[in-house]
Amino acid sequence: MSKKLAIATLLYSGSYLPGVFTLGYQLRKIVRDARIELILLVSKELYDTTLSDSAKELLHSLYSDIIEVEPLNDHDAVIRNNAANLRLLSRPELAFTLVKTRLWEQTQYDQILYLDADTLPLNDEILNLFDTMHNQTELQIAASPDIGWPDMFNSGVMVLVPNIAIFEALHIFAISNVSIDGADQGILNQFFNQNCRDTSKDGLDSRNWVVLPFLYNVTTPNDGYQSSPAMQFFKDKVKLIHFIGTHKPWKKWVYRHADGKEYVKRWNGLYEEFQKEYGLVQKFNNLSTVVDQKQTPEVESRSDNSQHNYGAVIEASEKQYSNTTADEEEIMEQEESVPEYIETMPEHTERASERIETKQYVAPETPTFIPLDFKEWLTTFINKENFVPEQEVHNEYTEQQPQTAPDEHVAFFEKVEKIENPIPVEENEEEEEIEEQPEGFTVEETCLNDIGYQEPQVYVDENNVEDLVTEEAMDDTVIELPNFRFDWEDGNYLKNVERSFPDDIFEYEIEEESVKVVDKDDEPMKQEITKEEKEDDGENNGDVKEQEAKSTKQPVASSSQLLHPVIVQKTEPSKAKTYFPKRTNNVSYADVDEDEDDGKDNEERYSNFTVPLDELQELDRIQPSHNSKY
Ligand SMILES: O=c1ccn([C@@H]2O[C@H](COP(=O)(O)OP(=O)(O)O[C@H]3O[C@H](CO)[C@@H](O)[C@H](O)[C@H]3O)[C@@H](O)[C@H]2O)c(=O)[nH]1
Ligand SMILES: [Mn+2]
Repeated sequence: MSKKLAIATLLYSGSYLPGVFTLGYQLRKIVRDARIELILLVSKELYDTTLSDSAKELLHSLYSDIIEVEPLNDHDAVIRNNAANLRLLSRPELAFTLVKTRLWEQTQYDQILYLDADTLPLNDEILNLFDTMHNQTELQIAASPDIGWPDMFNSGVMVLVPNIAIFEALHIFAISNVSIDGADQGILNQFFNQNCRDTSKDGLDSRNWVVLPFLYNVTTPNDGYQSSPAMQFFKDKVKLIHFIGTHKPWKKWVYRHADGKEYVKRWNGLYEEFQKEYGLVQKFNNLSTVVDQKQTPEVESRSDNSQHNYGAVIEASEKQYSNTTADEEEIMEQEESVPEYIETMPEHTERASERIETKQYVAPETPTFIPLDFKEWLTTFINKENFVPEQEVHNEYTEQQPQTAPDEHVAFFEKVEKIENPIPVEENEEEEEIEEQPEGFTVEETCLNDIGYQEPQVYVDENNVEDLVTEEAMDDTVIELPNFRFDWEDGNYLKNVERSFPDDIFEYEIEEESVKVVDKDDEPMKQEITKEEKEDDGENNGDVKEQEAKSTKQPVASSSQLLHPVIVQKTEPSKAKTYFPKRTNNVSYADVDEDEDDGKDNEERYSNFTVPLDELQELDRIQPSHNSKY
């Protein structure tokens, strides 16, 4: 009798939906054996209360078995046990990955290949794993070594044999042990991997880790490894890419790691393709990149699945590509006319002494594709009553906060953190910032954007920030960092912003907000103060000319506009410049009160923001290119 096989993934927060969609979409293409079920473990809470009907519908069309799972019993205790290690890892959102252990409960399947939602199988060779592991027992787990600590396995790709006794043992083990990484990877290694066990105490039993080749779980980013000659050497053999860490490909950010960029682009191509095919994108020109057909693996669709004829859908969508309208062609032409940026920065190699300058590597464009706009997200995937906008400001170099859309799990974790670790986070912040900040650059604060993702880090050359508009900006050595926000949007601004649903979904309303604009000769880049800070600031502002304006009602740019502003920098760090693009022209300051007695009218007061806009219309057409100055 043939085995019941499944490929599974996991979802317990809305922010990983793009990963689950894209993975499901790709699996549909590469898994042609309809006997292999595609299953999704989804947290019951998320499924029942947060996901919209259309999100559920999409998930059902991608996955043949959707299994709602509850958190582990004693899950609060588990989180408390692991709070310290997760804090060390700076990934509080991972506290719930222990629910992965519920894979062992799924005994309706004989064998499961589990894939994290942030993985991208490149071709059907991942299915070899079922052959390689055909004699697997429930006491074994098959996985590739983790790049961070290769004596442990990475738990993002695993082959396992479900078994209730193992599940129960694992459950007890998870409750009574502190995980090495505070989450599932630690616990699973401690349970199965003999490198992590004190065998003098628990004796050698047959629980063991079967080591799979790294090629089945090539993690990125990996400083010093991914860009190495080894990556080039093994390139054709890589079966799966795993986007580990906080920077997932669906977040809009600038990828610093040369090899990873290619796969981030490939992931985005697939995600775009998925959205088009499933009717999530109505207008072609909503997209900021065009699917690169060459980059998309050529695989047949899962046409032998009797329930869903996706082959036809895919064909139809391919036809759609070839019948592009004049408008679409124009957009494509514009995109193609942008010169490809040739990477000239030193590549990372295993040894720093071997670093070489290379001009041969053509860095692919960093995708700036924005999945769906804020409204689409709310109305399409998340029931709006469950959406709580994240209001904290985070900094990659300071505190690491959950990357997920806020949910009650994270809130719970934070509560536990506060009880267990009363040390204020700020104490550690400064130290880390001084240590990690690249020399000569100031770090702008990063914000969570409208759909709850952390914005990319923005570096600004502190020596050359005053000259905001010059012709030099138009040469082709520009980087576009998406999502740069206006100066006045940083910091506590969002605390005073209220979003209203559903009609005014794009409107922000500001109550009693103060905006501080600093004389650009002194320090023009970023200043914004809250009312509280303003009070404290009394004696301290002699060297900075402040102009404060109180506004009562201030409609500003739409949320989709806020996602687009760019920062443009010259290749040489010393020539770094910042610009605001044309589309932000719509920002209106009309309602700002002029009751401040500083003798300046609004135009003068906000000249930093308004002057560059018209002059930089061209920048809207510049495609993102890559550069790395780190
Ligand atoms: O907010 C979240 C976070 C995670 N997940 C799911 O859990 C998986 C693991 O989280 P991920 O962000 O992928 O973790 P990694 O950055 O890959 O970190 C490593 O550490 C994790 C904790 O041990 C392991 O689960 C991973 O497999 C391992 O690669 C994701 O892929 C999702 O399937 C969610 O649904 N929502
Ligand atoms: Mn992962």
